[in-house]
Amino acid sequence: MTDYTPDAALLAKAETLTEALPYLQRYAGQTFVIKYGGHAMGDPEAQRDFAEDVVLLKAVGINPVVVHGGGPQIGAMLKRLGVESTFVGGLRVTDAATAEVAEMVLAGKINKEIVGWIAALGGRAVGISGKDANLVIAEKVTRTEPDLNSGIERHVDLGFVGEPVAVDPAILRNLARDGFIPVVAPVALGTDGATYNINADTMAGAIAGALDARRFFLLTDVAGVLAKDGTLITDLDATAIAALKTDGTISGGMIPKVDTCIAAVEAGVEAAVILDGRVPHAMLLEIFTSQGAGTLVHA
Ligand SMILES: Nc1ncnc2c1ncn2[C@@H]1O[C@H](COP(=O)(O)OP(=O)(O)O)[C@@H](O)[C@H]1O
Ligand SMILES: CC(=O)N[C@@H](CCC(=O)OP(=O)(O)O)C(=O)O
Repeated sequence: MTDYTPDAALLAKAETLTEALPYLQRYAGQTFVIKYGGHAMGDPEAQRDFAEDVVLLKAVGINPVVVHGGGPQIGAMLKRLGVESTFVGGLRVTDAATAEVAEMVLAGKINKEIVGWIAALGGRAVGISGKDANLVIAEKVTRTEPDLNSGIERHVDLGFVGEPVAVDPAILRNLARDGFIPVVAPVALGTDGATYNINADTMAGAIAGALDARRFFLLTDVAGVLAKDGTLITDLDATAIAALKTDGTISGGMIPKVDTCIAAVEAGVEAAVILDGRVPHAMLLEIFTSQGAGTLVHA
């Protein structure tokens, strides 16, 4: 006989674990694509929390694939180097010098930092970019904008800004199968052999679609998609998103996010969720509790 009686706090911990049980059963063996935005990468504590969530997902049998951004970090490096940078429709105009800096910062600095945080917590991450094993093939993005004076749509040359036109996810499946956590930088080769800078949301959505991911998370610096009065919109589909874009509720950096969510769910991803990556363990709470967080985009 034992006279051991766990106290209430300890019992609450057991309850937390048992509450997670149905989710653990549901998601074992499934692929989750996580887009980690440059704005969501906060202080070392926040970075540790993020890496802890990713390592935990892997430990319970989920296959996380991390696709990261780094817009603010590219901006800071360009500033240090005295290179001007401008955006058109949320995309960085990328000349040859900017493409070189973007690849250095994304595939060099940030990619290896994330690999390091995961390694520090006992995970085995492999950092690659879209170039590796032909993961992503890009094509130059074309954009038009209304002329400020005449209002006539004119072509804008964004330089080496690409969008994925083909994704071969074999390398990601192989890495996941062998126990590794892939960490992907949004840079890829074009069909012309040039290096292209790709918006990280767009890159992540294309990868989530190609992997038929069960879940696609976009971690950013807002609670999700907000209405004009600042309240969180918890549920969206393509029709609702089109209306919010037309009336200007969704603008700037939120546009590529919702567009890529729609593309991903149309490609077979079950659900995409935009949530605040600065909230400690936001992703874990979303996955393993009945409490939804952020904005869920579904087909
Ligand atoms: N309706 C909206 N709801 C929430 N954020 C919006 C909305 N419209 C525009 N935004 C802007 O989009 C930003 C998120 O995009 P971005 O800065 O590109 O993030 P990240 O670096 O994480 O990719 C928000 O911080 C906000 O300024
Ligand atoms: C073409 C383009 O705009 N590329 C982005 C790539 C990084 C990115 O998207 O990072 P976030 O997710 O942190 O914004 C850029 O140069 O900033």
